[in-house]
Amino acid sequence: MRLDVVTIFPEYLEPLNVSLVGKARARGQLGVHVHDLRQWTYDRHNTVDDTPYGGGPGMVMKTDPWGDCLDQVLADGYDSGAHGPVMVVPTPSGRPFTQELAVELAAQPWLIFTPARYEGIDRRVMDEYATRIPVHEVSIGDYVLAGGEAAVLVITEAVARLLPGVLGNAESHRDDSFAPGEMANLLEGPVYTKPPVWRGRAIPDVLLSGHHGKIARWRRDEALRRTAANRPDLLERTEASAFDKKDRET
Ligand SMILES: N#Cc1c(-c2ccc3ccn(Cc4ccc(CN5CCOCC5)cc4)c3c2)n[nH]c1N
Repeated sequence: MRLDVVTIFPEYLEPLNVSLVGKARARGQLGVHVHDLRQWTYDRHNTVDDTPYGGGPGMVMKTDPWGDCLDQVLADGYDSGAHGPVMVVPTPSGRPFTQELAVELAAQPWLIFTPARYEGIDRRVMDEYATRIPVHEVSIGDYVLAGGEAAVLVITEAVARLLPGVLGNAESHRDDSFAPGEMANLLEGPVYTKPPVWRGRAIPDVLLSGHHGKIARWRRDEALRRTAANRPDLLERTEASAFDKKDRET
């Protein structure tokens, strides 16, 4: 997979050099190319923004730097087979970023991220590129950030961990919260490791029982409890709600 990121804060993407994503890059499983948008400005102040038409607060990012940069990124190309690139535009008004969308994006060979600042990018930029490639406007949550770079870090990590061979234990994302399958739409339950007792706190006996069926049942029950407490909305999405209601009645 190849990722291109266009930003006025290239240093914000330094975390993509470490940990899981950094290792995937070092192993050649992921290529990450960060582009400083100001390299596509030609005035002495490297201007990337201007006042909004129609008035209103803040500034809007100008068309030309984005257009010149994105044309270059596309022209430099990448042999992504039958699939061309997909553009991912972080924005508070975007489609919610979910594990389902992470799985969709992880299937793409080439993603181009366009994290903006100020009040966003002139709409004509997304309209222009939507005539050439898929453009997904995505939000990582119902809160307001000052720009899209943090969203790129979040989306990249969620996508990279799904790439084959990136997670050490291929089983790890089988039990992900929100992943399809038996634990779909359930939050993870508690996890424990040695020592068996810490500051007088022992671990649940079932986890030492060696009885895999009981352990699996206990983990699902704990996941249901945590989900009911923290995300009751998820229980409406899964047959677990029927189980849970029965369980709560007993
Ligand atoms: N992903 C994600 C995000 C972002 C995000 C992502 C990208 C950018 C680029 C600029 N900002 C700042 C910003 C703040 C407020 C507003 C709304 N205003 C628009 C103009 O009319 C008035 C209202 C827009 C832009 C961004 C924020 N925030 N939260 C998420 N989950």
